[in-house]
Amino acid sequence: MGITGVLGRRCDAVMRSGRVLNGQCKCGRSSLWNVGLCILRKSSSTVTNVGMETCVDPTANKTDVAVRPFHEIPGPKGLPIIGSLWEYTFLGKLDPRRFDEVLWNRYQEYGKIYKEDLGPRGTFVRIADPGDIETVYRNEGRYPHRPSFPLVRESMEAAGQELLKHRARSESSFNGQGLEWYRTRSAVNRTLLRRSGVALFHPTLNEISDDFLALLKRSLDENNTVPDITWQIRRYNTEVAGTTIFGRRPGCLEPDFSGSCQTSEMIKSIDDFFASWLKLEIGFPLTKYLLKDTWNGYMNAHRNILRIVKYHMDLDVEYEDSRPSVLGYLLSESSLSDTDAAMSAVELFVGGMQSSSHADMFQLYELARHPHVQETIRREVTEALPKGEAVTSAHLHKLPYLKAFVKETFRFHPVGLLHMRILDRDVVLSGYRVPAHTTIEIPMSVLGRLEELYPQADRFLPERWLRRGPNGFRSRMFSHVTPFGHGPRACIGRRLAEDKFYIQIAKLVQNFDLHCDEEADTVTGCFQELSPTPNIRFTPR
Ligand code: HEM
Repeated sequence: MGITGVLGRRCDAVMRSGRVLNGQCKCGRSSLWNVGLCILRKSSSTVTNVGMETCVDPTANKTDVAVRPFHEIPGPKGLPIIGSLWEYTFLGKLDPRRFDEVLWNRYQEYGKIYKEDLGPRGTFVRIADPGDIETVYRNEGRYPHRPSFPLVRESMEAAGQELLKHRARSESSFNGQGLEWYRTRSAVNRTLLRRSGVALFHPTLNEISDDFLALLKRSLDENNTVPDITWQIRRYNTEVAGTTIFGRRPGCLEPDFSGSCQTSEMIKSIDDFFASWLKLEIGFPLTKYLLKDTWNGYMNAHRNILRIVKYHMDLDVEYEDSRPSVLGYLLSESSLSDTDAAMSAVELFVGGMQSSSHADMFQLYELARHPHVQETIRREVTEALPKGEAVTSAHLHKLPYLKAFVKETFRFHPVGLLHMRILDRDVVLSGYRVPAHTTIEIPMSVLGRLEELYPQADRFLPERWLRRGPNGFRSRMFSHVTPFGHGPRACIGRRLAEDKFYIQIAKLVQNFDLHCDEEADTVTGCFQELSPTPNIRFTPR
């Protein structure tokens, strides 16, 4: 199904949520098609407003369409107290390490809306209907609420108190809520979400990308594969995160890198953080007390990362003269205290490194598996920029196919499986009333596989994202593949991460032919990961 289908589905949602009265759009157009157009073009503010009003006041639905109660939403029948949590243990059939498959099977069984009671972890409503997703985002308000992680908060605050001798505020970008979240977030936005702000980091990204290519060349074995490629990619992303945030090269890509004290500590601390995070935050609420060592490891990881941030803050005398640094900008923001700036730097450092590493690995794999796609990117890059030249914003405008490749890779391999929101108002989703404060989850991996949204969904076709692509694909006016989330709470590092991908892939295809015959699968950790790591051949060009 193309755009028409999407429109039709949006209109269904409109009907269900009471935006349409007696089959007629309130703006006066009569058919569903036109109602869809009204919304898409935003030509009728009435339609949008009516939709919002209806969602805010669910009683409005009663007169028009029967709204079914929450308890009628289908879903797995769980046991008392623990819900369906047991199914994920050795007693059940579900494999939490293949959570993408669990989500797909649940979708097949229960459809586009279902609820899952996970006992002490709460009840989750999962939706895969584009109209419902739009309803959720339209109702997220000015300060969207994503569930926070209480143990991240606790350990950050404790580490902050210890190292900064100051009560560390917990309402950071990642974990905070409400007005306090907004205050920090808007300060970081000024640095990281402006195109011009991110363009300042392009020279740094070019420099590190060149060093990464040199590292790959040095590491090639006799088969042109890179032993332990995932480790090399982690070094690379730590270098990117460290340099963009602190404004100084940590040295992770140095030829004689053997894990010099601070740089290896950076990588290790982030690995420890994620390994213990999964056990602590995903487990039962009391896991912290049961897994004392894990909790101590978690605290240590936070302490180490904050210590590194503090070390750079103490060196800050010459920030103006050095390369741009996010920490430098944050420290100069009058709306943030030094503690706020330090805490934000910690979460930017942690947030960016792992997600980008997994995304890099998926991109290398898909490039290597699709020589034709790789060749098309190479042709585009060759036309846009001479080999050896630094990639600038002007070049990036000329690389639509490369960008389409990145998007298609995210459709196939969403690094973050679920996007979450908690709304402060009742909404009607797929005809069911979902009360305020319910955790609503949007499974990215399911959306990307829907044939009605992405024809030939099982084929890797970057051209589907081009405005006028071949093979009969049409421009997509609204994408459901949003790897970085959506709205004011979407990923703060999105522009930086995307530009990093574009620059590194452009340079990579100029310097290597990639090839891979092996099939790799994915596993679910904190993020989706490629596993086992496939052998990719990098033949120098
Ligand atoms: C492949 C790379 C990345 C992916 C796929 C990714 C994905 C995401 C997603 C899905 C969210 C939640 C958005 C939402 O709830 O709507 C998020 C939030 C966030 N990301 Fe990223 N991210 C990536 C890279 C980065 C980088 C490089 C940084 C830091 C420079 C970063 C920092 C953050 C922060 C701080 C948040 C919390 C924002 C908030 O709640 O206000 N991410 N990211």
